[in-house]
Formats: sequence, structure tokens, C-alpha cells
Amino acid sequence: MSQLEDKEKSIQYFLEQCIQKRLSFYAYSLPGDQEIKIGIQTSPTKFRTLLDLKGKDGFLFVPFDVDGEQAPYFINPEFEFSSYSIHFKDFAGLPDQEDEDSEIYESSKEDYFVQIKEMLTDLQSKRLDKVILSRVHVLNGKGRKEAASIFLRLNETYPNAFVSMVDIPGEGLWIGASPERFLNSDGKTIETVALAGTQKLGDREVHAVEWETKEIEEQAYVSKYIEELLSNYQIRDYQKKGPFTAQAGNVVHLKTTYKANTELSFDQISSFAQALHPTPAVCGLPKNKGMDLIRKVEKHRREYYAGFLGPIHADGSLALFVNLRSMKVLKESMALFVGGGITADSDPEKEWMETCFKAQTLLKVIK
Ligand SMILES: C=C(O[C@@H]1C=C(C(=O)O)C=C[C@H]1O)C(=O)O
Repeated sequence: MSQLEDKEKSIQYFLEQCIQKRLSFYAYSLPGDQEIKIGIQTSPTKFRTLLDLKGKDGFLFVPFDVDGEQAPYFINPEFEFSSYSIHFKDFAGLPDQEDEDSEIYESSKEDYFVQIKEMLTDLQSKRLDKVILSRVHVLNGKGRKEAASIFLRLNETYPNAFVSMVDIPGEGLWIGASPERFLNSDGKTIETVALAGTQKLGDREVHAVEWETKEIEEQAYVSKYIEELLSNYQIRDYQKKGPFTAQAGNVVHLKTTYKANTELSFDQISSFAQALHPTPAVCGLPKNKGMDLIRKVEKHRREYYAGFLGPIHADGSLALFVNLRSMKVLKESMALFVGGGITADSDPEKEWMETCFKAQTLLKVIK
């Protein structure tokens, strides 16, 4: 076995132990960075607003619907490790824990069609401009035992994604490879993106991809929302790039990036993040109508899918991502969450296919 393989095996063993002992932990790698960071805390804390995390180091995990059943969690690690300097930690003294299991509603194609038609009625009567319909795809036969190796394979396969694995006992184990930055700040600048519109890349070159009006419009809604928010926060000095085509595994999206050279206090950043979530890339426009329609139409709970997650540091810097291309890992199955933006011009069959392409991002690596 090569030295590298040896190291990977030890990270895998380490993560498997964390899962088996039901420790609460996070593991992630940032886009473009091979290093995997891991943090463990015996009991993670719930928090209300980002302001509660001022001056703290750790990892946050926020659900889609912050007024729903799931709480935002913060893991403030007692132990931190890096894949570059993993030192063996002996978990032998801790007992293995029984895997808890839960049931998640899986939508059939028929369910999805009923739901999209219900949403289209509201969109066509112009009650709202856009809403995101999601569904759950359950894959049986692989579960918690395979989670660590799948997480490591996602890291290899998608070096430009935010690849994460988070386990909060009682809430569940989540894995994802997100293409979408939520909010980044290093204290001097803040960055966010408007990402929407999806096509399967197939064997085309990324620059050869062309976009239809429906896709251009659905992405423009997200841009408009971000620009309004920046303006509400009196942030006028920002660089905007795009929209351009960005690849995320087997699919491509339309993307506009925003980088503001504004020093914001932590209080301002936390308030901005709260106002930003959930964007019309995952909820709808107007936001409250999108949220109401999702609550009414979708039969499953999104839990942490389409929420946001990522590391935050004591100096106020943070790197947060939208929890997309993600799944909840159950005892012996995996629940993949996939969705897409619906507008008055949506074609149900095309939208369904779009969710299938998105599911492939994970399925390709799991199988
Ligand atoms: C909702 C998802 O993705 C979001 C929706 C997109 C769309 O509607 O085209 C594209 C990228 C993401 O912002 C998902 O992957 O589940």
C-alpha cells in the first residue's frame, strides 16, 4: 500500500469511528483545497442567530426552514484534526452506539407531477415569480457504514465543490458536495453568488452551452434579490461577474459572483446572512410566498437540505455554503434531496429530468 493510500485509510477509519461511536462531528474540504478538516464536540449546541457565535471557532449547520422543526446547530470542536496531520485518536474506550433510523417520504414521479402543477397554478396567476420544488430519492442498501468512504470519494471526484459530512446525533448524518457558496467573509470583503438554471453538460464544452429565456430569467431573479439586499445594506462598492456558465459535476448552471470590498462588523454580517437565507435559488420570489407554497405542497420536510453550513472563525471570517447535492444518511439507506426552480414557463417533464441529473452527482459516486 502506498503512503497516500495508508493515510486515506486512516482518515476513513477515523471517520468511521466517529460515526460508529455517534460523536457529533463535521468534516469538510473547501473548494479547490484538498485538505479535510475534522472537528468533534461531545454535545453540539443549538443557536438562534449567528450573533450567538461571535468570537467562536467552529462549524454551523442551519436548516432550510429556520422556523420549522430542525434547529440551527453549532459544533464548537473539543478536538480538531486535519487530513494533513491526522494523529490517531483512540476511541476504543467509547461504546459503539446503535444506529438510529428515521423514515423520509420519497416522492414518486406522479407525486412530483401533482405538486409541480399545483405550483404552476400559483406561478401562472402571478402570485409569485419563482418557487423551488424539491423531492427525495431513496437509495437502499448503503447507509451509515459506507458514509465515510463515500465522503472521501466525493472529495476526490469534486475538488471544486464544498464537500462536507456532518453528524448531529438525534438530527442525522448528512453528506454533500455543494456547488453554491452562500456567504464568504474574511473581514475585509464579503462574497456571494447567484446560481440557478441547470442543464446536463453531456459531451459539450462548458463554453459551448447556450441558455434559454426561462433559465436566464430564473437566474436573474436570484441576482436581482442579491442586488436589492446589497443595496439595503448600503453596499454599493462591489464587483459583479457574470452571468457565466459554471460546471458542477455532470451539470452546468448560470452563475453571477458578487464581491464587495466592504468592511462589515460581525453584527452586520450575521444580519446580512439571516436576510439572505433562503435565496430564490432554493426557496422562491417573493421569499415568504415561496416558503408558504413549499410548506403547503412538498410532502417531505427539507430538514437541512437547502439550508447552509460551513466553518466560522473567532475573528469573524466565515465560509458558508448552501446544503445542496446532499443527502441524509440513514442506517441502511440514503435519502438524496434534489430540487429545481419552477417558473410560469416550466415544463414538468423537463423539471423532473433536471432533478434526475442533479441526483446523478451523488449517485455516480455512491454506486
Ligand atoms: C435546488 C437545487 O439547486 C439549485 C437550483 C438550481 C436550478 O433551479 O436550476 C440550480 C442550482 C441551485 O441553486 C438542488 O441542487 O437541489
